[in-house]
Amino acid sequence: MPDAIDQPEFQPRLTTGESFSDAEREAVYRAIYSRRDVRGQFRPDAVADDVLLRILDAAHHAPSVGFMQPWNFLVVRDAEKKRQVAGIFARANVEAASMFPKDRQDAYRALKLEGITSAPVNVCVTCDRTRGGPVVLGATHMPDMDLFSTVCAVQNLWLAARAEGLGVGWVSILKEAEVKAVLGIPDPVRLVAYLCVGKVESFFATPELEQRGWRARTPIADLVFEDHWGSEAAMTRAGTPQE
Ligand SMILES: Cc1cc2c(cc1C)N(C[C@H](O)[C@H](O)[C@H](O)COP(=O)(O)O)c1[nH]c(=O)[nH]c(=O)c1N2
Repeated sequence: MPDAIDQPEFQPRLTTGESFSDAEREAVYRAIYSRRDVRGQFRPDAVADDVLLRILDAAHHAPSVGFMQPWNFLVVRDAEKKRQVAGIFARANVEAASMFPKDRQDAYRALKLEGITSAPVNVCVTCDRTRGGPVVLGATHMPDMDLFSTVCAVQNLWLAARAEGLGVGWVSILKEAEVKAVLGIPDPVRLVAYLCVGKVESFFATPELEQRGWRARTPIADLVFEDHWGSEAAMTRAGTPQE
């Protein structure tokens, strides 16, 4: 019997480590920097099935702990289902507004925070916490890794959608149990992301929340430490690309 660890017969399939061309590298960064959360600017036109499948397959190629692939993608086009989810948002949003300090509540209420019914398609991204069996490689001591893996899938979807010219808005002002009931999602599957997807005329150049004065982007130099929490990292002084 061959040693299971050494696997002498194992012949890996490899690709070259060839660099991206300048244009390819720029395209990757362009998708990252120009991706936006889209709430109210959706066009009603349908999203073609082949395009939708491309962005879902990009999501499915995200990394996952122990290669668990814990995600499902529930595509919601039914107007009545979307209306029900929009109702769940509306109720949660009233509660959310009241949680902010009094001087921010009016500013909060003025924000548009979802495009559930205006987007032609919604995608609910879920995490099946049982999919890898009782013990999952890489999640033995950090059990939330399946949820974090699913978020990686969401980000792949978001970036691929931007490259396809599609806007995506993540709506999380929702009671999970209520959305699960509307969509028939069983326990112990978790709702990770409720996404509104559709074509848009334009994207905000910088985050909408920043443009509306809610919160600004933190300078990268405040976020990168070197060797010790709170230290200053010399590399951040050189500056970074701007949106
Ligand atoms: C986990 C999670 C959850 C939410 C969001 C994002 C993420 C990552 N965002 C979008 C968020 O406001 C947005 O990403 C930031 O404001 C930065 O803007 P850009 O994404 O760069 O446009 C978001 N936006 C919104 O209008 N309603 C929402 O419920 C949520 N929920």
